[in-house]
Amino acid sequence: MTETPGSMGLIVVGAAGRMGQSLIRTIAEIDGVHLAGAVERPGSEALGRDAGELAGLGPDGILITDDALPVFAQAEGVLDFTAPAATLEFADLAAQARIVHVIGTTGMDASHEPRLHSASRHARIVKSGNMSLGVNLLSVLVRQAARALEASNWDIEVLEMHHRHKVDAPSGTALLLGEAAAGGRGIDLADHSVRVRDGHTGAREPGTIGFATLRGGSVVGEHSVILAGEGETIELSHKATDRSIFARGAVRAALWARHQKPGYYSMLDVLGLTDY
Ligand SMILES: NC(=O)C1=CN([C@@H]2O[C@H](COP(=O)(O)OP(=O)(O)OC[C@H]3O[C@@H](n4cnc5c(N)ncnc54)[C@H](OP(=O)(O)O)[C@@H]3O)[C@@H](O)[C@H]2O)C=CC1
Ligand SMILES: O=C(O)C1=N[C@H](C(=O)O)C[C@H](O)C1
Repeated sequence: MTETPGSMGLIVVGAAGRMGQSLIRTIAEIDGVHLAGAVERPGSEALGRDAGELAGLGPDGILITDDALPVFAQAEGVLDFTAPAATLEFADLAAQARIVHVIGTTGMDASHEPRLHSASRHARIVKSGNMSLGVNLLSVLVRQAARALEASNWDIEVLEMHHRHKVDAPSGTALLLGEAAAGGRGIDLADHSVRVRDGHTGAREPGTIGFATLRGGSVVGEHSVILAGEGETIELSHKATDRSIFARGAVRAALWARHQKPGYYSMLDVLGLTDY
């Protein structure tokens, strides 16, 4: 969409990446937003190229730069699907510019949280391991199922598969679903998760939440939460077949956060799913 009065100017960081290009295409399709900047890491071959052209659209006059600060100063929001170290730096810049920071980057851990919380005193951060409507609704269902089924009789396992290029495991979505299951049971995921099994592991410890990771081909993202009882199993699953579901969610989050106070929000806040 071209810039119209009141339209929200969005920056895409990691503009040459798989999600970066999907975001640029999605911004062009949605009313009320326009691409205000495109950022890549220093040394990237994409620097100086036209962002629209790189994403398979016509030229849009937005040249990809590694100089983020002046771009942040002239936009209302940044969509960030990059890497943990980069996201921490972008959080500082978004706080300085007092804009919306939508964080889709996964592979972040508890040690990164204080810096994000501190940035959220000035920025409006929306962070989620999965920006799709489907996965966030699934997380609500997982929480309810985990609450309803006793831990002593029902084991919970989270299975995920992604494309061969993915660098972090378990996926951000798998961890989000694990958190939902742990929340339903009223336990802390960090104290109950089993993220790897290899060799003579011994029998399954009751009450744990297991994770299994598959990687291969071009799979966009598939997740199942398996609740296994005596003589029956329940599977709650989601399959992503197109990255635009994440990009549309990210734009929706930015438009929502535009009207919020500085703070640290999740996609459940954006989608109105916190009360289920
Ligand atoms: N929350 C969600 O809904 C979703 C989250 N993701 C997550 O988003 C992230 C990106 O995924 P994907 O697009 O597949 O990965 P890609 O590797 O294709 O894209 C990441 C891009 O970020 C760039 N980048 C790295 N560091 C910087 C920096 N300092 N400044 C600017 N750009 C930088 C990379 O450049 P270079 O390659 O040159 O290093 C690359 O172009 C992952 O963490 C993934 O798990 C993905 C889909 C959905
Ligand atoms: O790296 C990806 O591709 C994806 N990452 C996110 C994750 O880690 O869960 C979301 C989606 O599954 C695709």
